[in-house]
Amino acid sequence: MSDQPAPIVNATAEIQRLSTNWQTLLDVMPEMVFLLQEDYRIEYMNRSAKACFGAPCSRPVAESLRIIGASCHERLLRSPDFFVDDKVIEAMVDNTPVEYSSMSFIGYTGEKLLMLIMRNITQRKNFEQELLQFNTSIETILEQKIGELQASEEMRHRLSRQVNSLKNQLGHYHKADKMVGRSRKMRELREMIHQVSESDATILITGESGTGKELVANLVKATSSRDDKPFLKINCNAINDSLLEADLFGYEKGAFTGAVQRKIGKFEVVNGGTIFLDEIGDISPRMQVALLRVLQNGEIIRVGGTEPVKVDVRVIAATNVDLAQAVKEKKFRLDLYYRLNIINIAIPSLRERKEDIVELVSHFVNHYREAFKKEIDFVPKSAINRLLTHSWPGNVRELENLIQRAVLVAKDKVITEADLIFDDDPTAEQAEGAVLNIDQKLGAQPLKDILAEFEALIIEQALSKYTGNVATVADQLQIGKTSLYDKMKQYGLSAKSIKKSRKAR
Ligand SMILES: Nc1ncnc2c1ncn2[C@@H]1O[C@H](COP(=O)(O)OP(=O)(O)OP(=O)(O)O)[C@@H](O)[C@H]1O
Repeated sequence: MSDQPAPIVNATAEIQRLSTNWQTLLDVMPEMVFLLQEDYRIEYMNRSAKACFGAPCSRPVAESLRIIGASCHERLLRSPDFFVDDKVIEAMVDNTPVEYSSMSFIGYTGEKLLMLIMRNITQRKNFEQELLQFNTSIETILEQKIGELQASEEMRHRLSRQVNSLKNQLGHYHKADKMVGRSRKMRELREMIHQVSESDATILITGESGTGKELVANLVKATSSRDDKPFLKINCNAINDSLLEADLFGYEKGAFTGAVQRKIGKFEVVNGGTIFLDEIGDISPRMQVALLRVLQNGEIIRVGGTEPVKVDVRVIAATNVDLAQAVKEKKFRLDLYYRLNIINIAIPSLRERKEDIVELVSHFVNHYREAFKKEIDFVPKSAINRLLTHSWPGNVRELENLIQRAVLVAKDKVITEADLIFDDDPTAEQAEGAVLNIDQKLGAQPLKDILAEFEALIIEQALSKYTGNVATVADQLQIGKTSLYDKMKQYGLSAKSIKKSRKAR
């Protein structure tokens, strides 16, 4: 055995073998490989490079590679040793986007070459471009959608402003709102009602007689959280004092003659709901004390009893009396006045809101032409002007009565000035008599309508004669109370209104 290394039998064959292996290796690589000479001319391209750029390369490709080579050379010069640039750089070779890295390479003859390992990134670039376009179009779509949303938001704001301004113009309307009138004062009144109705606070409604205090009380209750709870209306003026006390607070057995058993009063009946005390200015000092107890402590004592009973009742009171003045005159307790007057809704008189007259007239004409089956369809300007100049001391009630009479006495489809008989007019009493003029009615109206007019007149006069006492009127006319109420409803007659308008004359 020899210690000598094995002689290289065939050096040329070995170089050939290595070279072939090396070239094969380069040719199977998916990357493009270029060897550039010192003047950047292409010395070698592997199979991938040829497939991409062709061999020999076109002039523009060769030029691009020369530029790339020159830029790598800069870095090669800076590093005299073997140089591998692991940076991946993007460039364009002719029109093909590529990325490449570079390294120095020693050729067969010891010359310094530059190797470029390059990848065609056309597909990636296209994909990036598509992605960019997609993003841009998504952005455009989003911007468009955001624009549309902003526009619809602005539109919503504009509409809501319009709705608010219309609401302000019309006032707050509620289905339970039976008040006619859209004057500024009525709009403010409605706004006030809506503001205060939600709370449980006691409310004092003030206003001249006939201004619609009961309608306001109804609306307060309808717009409150107690709308679905019991609601009772008591006219404090209509019942005598001891009856009122027993009616409101109930009584114990033996409290007075006839009190054979305990009876609970309206405050207990209505527990959880609302009570409307109309004409509160007229209650006696004794009732004032009892009422103060309810408002202060939320409790009542039954007549003849000693035990207080808790009640949860919202009180709405109304008066056309100047309570502050009544307090000064010592007719009304100051402490009760304060308790009642926590929230005051003051209804303006009709002469303060004459803008409402036309609408009220049309409302009442419609109502009474239905009730009296008359075909009134016109109120001339002269008649309206006459109504506008009146001072309406009896407010809407007076206007309603006047229109009721006018509809009743009108001979034609038109209400003339002659048909307008004011309460303070001495002919008012005779006005109804005009309806009896049968000659004018013959041929103009069917019998049943003439009879209805007479019937309405008779009932109205009877109610007036017996100051609105329905039981007495029913008795006198020898009809049942229910039937009388039905007819009063049919003809739009209210015992309260008649009583008041008679008082006012
Ligand atoms: N704004 C209105 N719209 C329609 N009708 C009204 C209006 N105001 C009042 N009325 C009518 O006028 C009449 C009197 O109304 P109401 O009884 O509510 O007045 P009031 O202020 O309570 O009077 P009083 O103080 O004399 O009791 C009723 O028939 C009522 O329907």
